[in-house]
Amino acid sequence: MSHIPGIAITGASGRMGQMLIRTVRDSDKARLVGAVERKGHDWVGRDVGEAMGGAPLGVIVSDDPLEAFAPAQAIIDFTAPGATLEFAALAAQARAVHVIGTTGMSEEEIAALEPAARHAVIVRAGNMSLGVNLLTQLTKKVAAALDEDFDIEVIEAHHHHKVDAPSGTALMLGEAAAEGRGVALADVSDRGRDGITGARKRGDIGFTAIRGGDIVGEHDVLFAAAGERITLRHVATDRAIFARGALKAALWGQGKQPGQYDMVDVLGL
Ligand SMILES: NC(=O)C1=CN([C@@H]2O[C@H](COP(=O)(O)OP(=O)(O)OC[C@H]3O[C@@H](n4cnc5c(N)ncnc54)[C@H](O)[C@@H]3O)[C@@H](O)[C@H]2O)C=CC1
Ligand SMILES: O=C(O)C1=N[C@H](C(=O)O)C[C@H](O)C1
Repeated sequence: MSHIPGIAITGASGRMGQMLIRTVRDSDKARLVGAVERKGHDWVGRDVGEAMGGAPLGVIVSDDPLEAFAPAQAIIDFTAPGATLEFAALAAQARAVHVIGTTGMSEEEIAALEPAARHAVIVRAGNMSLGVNLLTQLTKKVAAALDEDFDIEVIEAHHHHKVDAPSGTALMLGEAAAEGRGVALADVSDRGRDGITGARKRGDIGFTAIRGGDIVGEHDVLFAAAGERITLRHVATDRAIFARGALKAALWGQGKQPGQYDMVDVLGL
């Protein structure tokens, strides 16, 4: 058996799935050993490289995750919350590292990952890029340095296919700002303003979501006070940054103790 970790990719035909397959294909540190799509998808049964319109990669797209995970040391999963919960149990069964990029998971769904994390490594982050994870640290610092005279607003923009809001990244940034302020985000979060909302509540952290065209992902953390404003900004122009981070997490997780980790752990920030 090769000592190079085998990786299975779920949601193989998706925007991130295809980017991940290209990233693993081009890496000399990992091997593509599995590709999963949902039952009934027209890629199932085809070579994943050919389905992507390129050369064959010797990996057939499967709708049986257990079969696809069997030869893998890591599963990289950017799909949907229900699918991710199912994959967590199967990845734990295979003792494979489960890298979760899926966003839009509820508190209950996140809590339901815990049994799997007793048996295997899970690395989960709403954004796998180096830049955004660095931005969370900066956000925490700035929020800790400023008092509530500065209103904090998180503004995010994404492509028109995105199904969840606020984005996973916006929530990470909101959590970082709340942590910097020493408050719980759940107590101060202000989402979905519409109509006669009343004046802004001091200390709240607000969220705004823009959806349009092919925007890959843009996030601003605005600190607005009387007479001055600070904006921390990250702009993603290429999904490769997320795929590179996810592959890094899959390799980092090899040999680690079972448990839940995030990209701050992986990147050592
Ligand atoms: N953490 C991060 O850095 C990033 C996270 N994301 C998140 O990744 C997720 C996917 O994003 P996209 O690739 O843009 O979406 P997409 O809609 O293009 O792809 C999702 C894929 O998952 C597949 N899928 C759904 N249920 C499945 C199941 N039960 N079994 C197998 N495959 C299944 C779909 O058929 C589809 O191919 C979203 O939650 C998004 O927010 C996206 C980019 C970066
Ligand atoms: O759905 C996307 O595309 C993205 N989702 C993640 C999020 O919800 O923050 C990360 C990135 O912004 C792209």
